[in-house]
Amino acid sequence: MTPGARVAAAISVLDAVRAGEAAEKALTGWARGARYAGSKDRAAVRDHVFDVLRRWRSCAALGGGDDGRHLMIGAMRSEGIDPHTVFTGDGHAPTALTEPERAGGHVPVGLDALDLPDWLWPHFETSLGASAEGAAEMLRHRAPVMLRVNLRRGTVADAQAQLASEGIDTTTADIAKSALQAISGERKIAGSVAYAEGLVELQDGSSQAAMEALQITKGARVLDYCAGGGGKVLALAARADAAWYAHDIAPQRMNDLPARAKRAGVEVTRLETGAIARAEPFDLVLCDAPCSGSGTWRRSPEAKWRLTPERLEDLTQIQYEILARTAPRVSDGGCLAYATCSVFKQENEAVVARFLQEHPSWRLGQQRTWPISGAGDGFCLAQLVRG
Ligand SMILES: C[S@@+](CC[C@H](N)C(=O)[O-])C[C@H]1O[C@@H](n2cnc3c(N)ncnc32)[C@H](O)[C@@H]1O
Repeated sequence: MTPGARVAAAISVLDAVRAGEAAEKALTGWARGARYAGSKDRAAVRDHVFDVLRRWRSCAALGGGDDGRHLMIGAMRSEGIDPHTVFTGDGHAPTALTEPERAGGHVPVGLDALDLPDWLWPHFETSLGASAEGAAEMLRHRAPVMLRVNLRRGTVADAQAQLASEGIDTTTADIAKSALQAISGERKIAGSVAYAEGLVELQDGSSQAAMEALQITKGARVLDYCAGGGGKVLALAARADAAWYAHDIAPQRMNDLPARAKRAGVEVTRLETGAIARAEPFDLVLCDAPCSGSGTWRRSPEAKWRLTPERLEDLTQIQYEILARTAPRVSDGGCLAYATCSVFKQENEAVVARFLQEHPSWRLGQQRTWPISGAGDGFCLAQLVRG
């Protein structure tokens, strides 16, 4: 596909997203109808769409409108490309710019420039103070591709050498002992031997750092209560020999966990909700709770625009209930770890404060937050203990 044809495809996908379709679904729908598109074309169209999703408001301002066509005009301008060179009407490229389109658009200011919905700015300011603008700016750009080295399978140096032999260059990242940042060959990772043999996993740096911050004693019983795909329990299991359990309210989310655990050389027992009582107590219960994901909106930018005040409020209630429900599963002297990938105090400190207020036999051990950075997403970890 020509650059213009890729932009035309991105325009159609963005129009579908604007009409309410999920971006992934819209991309899949486009790809199904575009058998001529190769993997590089699909990746390029996806990049266009996700770049705009991160910078919807500023692209709309620069392009002079917020339909797919104007958004892509704005996206071109934001990258210093004259849209006139791509919107040619040749072949499958979008039709040439009209005179109003040539003259339209303006430099974004305020929340257009920060690419945030109006209602969210107070949450950024209250939660992040002087760092709020910097965090919003980080969310406008692509996330780093971070790998976790499975130290059961080899050293960080072993992993770097293996990856390099497969055309994937990496650099170590201070954020966590096991962290590597891919600097080239990112698209080869999922098909690499290093990945297939469990030497590396894709995992954000802050998540790795947070899991490294949790103490695990040999033989401990550990429950990952909101396990999803199991990334957190696998990070923990790489560090110590313990009895690992995983649970999720939507058990199908854990479908890939057995294969991932096998690759990693660990055993994780999946538990249905009704089976938890028979396996308790646990020395550590990790609640990597559902959240707004505001610390990860570089990766899932659509969520930035789809979140509503009502949903945010609902999430804080769910988060509190998860803590209240899991606290009795923790052994005396054990730890209840509450984690979110949100930067909002409302989902972090406020939920912990409510839990402590309503559960006076518990206290806050440690709490740490990781900012949205060059090596990691925004993340928060609170360790709650009895007494
Ligand atoms: C942030 S994700 C977990 C990500 C996962 N720990 C990982 O590292 O890939 C939150 C998970 O919590 C699950 N969840 C939502 N509500 C829950 C509840 N009430 N009890 C248990 N799990 C819940 C969701 O299905 C989702 O998989």
